[in-house]
Amino acid sequence: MHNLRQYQVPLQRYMALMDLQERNQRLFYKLLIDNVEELLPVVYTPTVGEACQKYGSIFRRPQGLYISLKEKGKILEVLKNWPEKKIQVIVVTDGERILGLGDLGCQGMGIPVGKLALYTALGGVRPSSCLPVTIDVGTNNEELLKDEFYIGIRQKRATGQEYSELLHEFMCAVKQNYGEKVLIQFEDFANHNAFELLAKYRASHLVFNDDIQGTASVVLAGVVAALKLVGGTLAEHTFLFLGAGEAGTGIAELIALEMSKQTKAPIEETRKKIWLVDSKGLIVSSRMESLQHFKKPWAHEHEPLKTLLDAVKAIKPTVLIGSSGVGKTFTKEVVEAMASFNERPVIFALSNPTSQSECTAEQAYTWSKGRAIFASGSPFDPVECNGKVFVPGQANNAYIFPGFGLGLVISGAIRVHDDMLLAASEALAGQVTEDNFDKGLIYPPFCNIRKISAEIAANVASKAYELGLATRLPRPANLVKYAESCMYSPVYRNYR
Ligand SMILES: NC(=O)C1=CN([C@@H]2O[C@H](COP(=O)(O)OP(=O)(O)OC[C@H]3O[C@@H](n4cnc5c(N)ncnc54)[C@H](OP(=O)(O)O)[C@@H]3O)[C@@H](O)[C@H]2O)C=CC1
Ligand SMILES: CC(=O)C(=O)O
Ligand SMILES: [Mg+2]
Repeated sequence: MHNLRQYQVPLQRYMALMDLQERNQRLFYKLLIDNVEELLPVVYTPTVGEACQKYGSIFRRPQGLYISLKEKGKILEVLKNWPEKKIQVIVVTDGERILGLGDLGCQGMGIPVGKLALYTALGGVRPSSCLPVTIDVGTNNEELLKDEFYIGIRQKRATGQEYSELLHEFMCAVKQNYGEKVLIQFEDFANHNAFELLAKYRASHLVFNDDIQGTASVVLAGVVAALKLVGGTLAEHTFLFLGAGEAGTGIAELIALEMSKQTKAPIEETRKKIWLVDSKGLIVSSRMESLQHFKKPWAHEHEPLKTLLDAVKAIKPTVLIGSSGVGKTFTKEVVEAMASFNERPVIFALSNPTSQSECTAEQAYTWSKGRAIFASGSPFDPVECNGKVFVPGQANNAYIFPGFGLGLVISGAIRVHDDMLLAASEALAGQVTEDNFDKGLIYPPFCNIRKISAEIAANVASKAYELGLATRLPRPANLVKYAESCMYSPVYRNYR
């Protein structure tokens, strides 16, 4: 840590950590586990975003498996080249929507690598069981195509049949090589592929889309925890999203599902408490014809509104959620409007990395005169406002996916069910202590993350057994203890 702290530039710390991961994996994980709050922003958002942007020029060794269009027909063979044979979790991207930074092509590899480092450090999945994969179908990023250090194939993205055939070959090869119980986590695909891939493979593979489902679970947990501070039931609140893509509609759907379970009202009814704004304005029924399929359930009756501010004033949400990938969109006027009709406005600025955050923690607290309950996708330091210190929470799917994946692995689950996402969310919300609430926090601190992940894993595994989707029999009596006992720990074995 002393060595690392000598680097002032975050990207240099990132490179030093990646070198350490290569040189002494056990020490890397020991550092990451023991200093999680300090190192998470380095191996993960925001620094991993910059690392992906510059991946070609900081490249040292391939850290994961690249599968390109040139490997068509040979993907099974390529998988067999990976030195580890017992793989339990794969994180795969095609690099088209890396955080809120857009298409970074093959340089998106930093994301599967970073996510899997968290699978091990935060969730205790063995590093040797984790496989980062980047599918290289080209990039539409002109700058990268011209960049002499770009590491991927230099062509425009393959689409349509060519794309889906490559992905299908990959999905079949994974199942053939590693069996039915390997978890495939889709990460940072553009939404025109993400929803389709999830829908296509969820019935035949153990798949999970972190941006749609993991994000939904973590935000629902934050909202449920926030209710302790603002009062009311979930169904008594009104939600407005800026951004109606993977994250936005994924979260909206899980909130509507939980509301429906709580009130016994049909989900078509509970969806009416939730409104979304996309790049064209409020999603309303008069736009139905031109909407992508995942937006249609959110097209409610209302006059068209162009701006977020107009939508905030008209809908009067109690909870505002940013999932647009565009920074600085929660302006002073927007936050002040939220604070004008809410005693404690709940504001999530989920977009990553920090440059894309809808607003900063400082802005949320100052513009709401210290009344906002705020959480963001990338971390912000505590803020002093009117002599009081406010600690923002980090609403990031990193709270969920490591424990969620561990729960699937230890139960031998063969499919992911929405109720497992609710189970993960419930376990996370249950870990927020009175002490956390006193500080205005709606998420527990990351320093306890391995305990939190064990609780999440146990709740997810329990749901898998209840749904008949678990294959590891008999069911362990104490699932929390069992989860803990399965977690990788970076200690040296004593041979005496
Ligand atoms: N904190 C966390 O754990 C997570 C954070 N995220 C972050 O969320 C962001 C979005 O990700 P994702 O949902 O996958 O992306 P998508 O591309 O699927 O969705 C983006 C949405 O934002 C809308 N949008 C874009 N620009 C504007 C604008 N100027 N005004 C209003 N709406 C706009 C788009 O509108 P249109 O449909 O009209 O194009 C689209 O509906 C990213 O920054 C990502 O990093 C994602 C997952 C997890
Ligand atoms: C956190 C995450 O998954 C994202 O920003 O895409
Ligand atoms: Mg993501």
